[in-house]
Amino acid sequence: MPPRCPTLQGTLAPFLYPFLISNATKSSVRPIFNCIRRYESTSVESVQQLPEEGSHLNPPPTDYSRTIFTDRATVTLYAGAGGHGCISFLREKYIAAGPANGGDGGSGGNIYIQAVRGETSLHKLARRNILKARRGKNGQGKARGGERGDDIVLQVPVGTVVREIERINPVAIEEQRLKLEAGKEDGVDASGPWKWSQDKWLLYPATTPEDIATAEFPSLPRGRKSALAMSQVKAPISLDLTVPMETPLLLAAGAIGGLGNPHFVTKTVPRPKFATKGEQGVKITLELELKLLADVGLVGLPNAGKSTLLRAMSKSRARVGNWAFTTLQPNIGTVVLDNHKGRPLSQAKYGDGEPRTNFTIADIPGLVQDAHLDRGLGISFLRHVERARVLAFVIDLNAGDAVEALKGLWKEVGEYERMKIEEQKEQSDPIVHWSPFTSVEDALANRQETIAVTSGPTFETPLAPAAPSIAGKPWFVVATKADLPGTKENFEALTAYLELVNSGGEEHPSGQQKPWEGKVEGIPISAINGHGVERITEWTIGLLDD
Ligand SMILES: Nc1nc2c(ncn2[C@@H]2O[C@H](COP(=O)(O)OP(=O)(O)OP(=O)(O)O)[C@@H](O)[C@H]2O)c(=O)[nH]1
Ligand SMILES: [Mg+2]
Repeated sequence: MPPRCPTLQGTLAPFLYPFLISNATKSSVRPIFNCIRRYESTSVESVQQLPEEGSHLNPPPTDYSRTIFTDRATVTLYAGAGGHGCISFLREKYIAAGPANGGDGGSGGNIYIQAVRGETSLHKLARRNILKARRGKNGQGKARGGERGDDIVLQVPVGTVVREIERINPVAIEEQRLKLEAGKEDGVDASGPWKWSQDKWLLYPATTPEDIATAEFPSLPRGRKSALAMSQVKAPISLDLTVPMETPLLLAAGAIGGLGNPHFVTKTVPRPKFATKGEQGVKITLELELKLLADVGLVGLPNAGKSTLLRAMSKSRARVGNWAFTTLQPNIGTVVLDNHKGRPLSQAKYGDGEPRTNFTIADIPGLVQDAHLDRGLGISFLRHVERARVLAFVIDLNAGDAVEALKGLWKEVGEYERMKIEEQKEQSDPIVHWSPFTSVEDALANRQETIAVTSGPTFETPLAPAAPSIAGKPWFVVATKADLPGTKENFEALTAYLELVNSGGEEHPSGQQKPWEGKVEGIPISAINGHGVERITEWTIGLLDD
């Protein structure tokens, strides 16, 4: 079997590029700097050992725990049905036939949704598929109302987009039916008499069929909605949950419970022997899509070493293998910011002002040339990049020209964005600029009346405040496999190119007009040895802080 990693003939020399020492003025460079000093004290002949196969950073292909990750789910939700009303009469000593005292049924459980920080995948929801809130309990004698049904809270990861596919609301359907049957706008036909309907009325156990046939029922109370229904999300549901939510949001209120028999007491019927059944709950089918909101997105060609980097930075057990497309599903790793002294390493804060204790990295499957045309694993994973706050371009220094690789990656990302903007343009309404003649002179001047149709952002001016373009995101380059011999020149060429991009001597690799204007850094690392990765952490925090 060929070795999984080429054996190292040289030393750490290519990784420890001398010019880093001169650049190492900032304290943040310390980890590599220490490493350099350690190296300088060893002999040039000393052979640097790669971690043995089986370690955390160089694991055998079988050593991985598959992250159960699902970024799409379709769920059917049933709001709880209402409990039935109760038919009951007061019974006391000396009161032979007491008044009606049946309680109302409890209302059904509600369905809420809440975006929380702890969740990273939709697999739990995708697996359950159908979720039902509990039914309200039936009312009881002595005018005791039924208990409310238990609610359901869908906890979804931050970054979930929710769309409604179907909704069946039995109360609305019933209202519609009544309207049609009555042939009247308000659905109430005063002419009566009303007959028994099995779906609506509960009868006293001793009622005989003859009683039913001859009895007259009061007109049915019109479909009642719970008061909570006023505060539920308007139909059709369309939500983009981009921030963690403190309180859950009501998607569907449970149906209201039936009425107990005291509601039907009249002069003529003092002891009604009927109560109503609870309403049926709403059924909603939702499509959930997770657009990962990782802080850092790793973008790289297949086999560049993204998963190894994720392992080096976090406790992730993403699959690593010396072949393309080892990673088939995005992996999320969490980098805990702690200097092991119980104090956070950075003063960084989340958007809501809470101190930042960690950041997340998304390792997505490798991009190949023409990925935007759905080659390789296609564009489905690029949407995760679109939402990451910072992009880290992972370039394999041992796989040909690093500058070309970087440009190639930007091209794919740029093409993806171009396609997305085109799509948005088609969906958004066009804006028409019409400049009619305003005066006779204007018309005589032989000017043309113009109608210009423009729509939304364009690729050249994509910066809509709500959705910054991919090129507008902070980014940096991680030059990995720097431990391999002969990678030094490649890294030098890459830094020279980045210098030019920073100084404006070279066009931004995205080709866009308004790219991110910060300083683009190239960080050499050897992920397999865990060298230089602290620098990535520090650099990332700096970018996230901005
Ligand atoms: N010498 C050396 N080898 C590395 C380094 N980082 C990763 N590798 C090796 O490169 C190979 C590919 O690593 P992966 O982490 O699976 O690469 P990937 O980018 O996740 O690949 P895909 O998931 O297929 O896109 C593995 O054999 C790693 O052991 C490094 O810093 N130095
Ligand atoms: Mg991988």
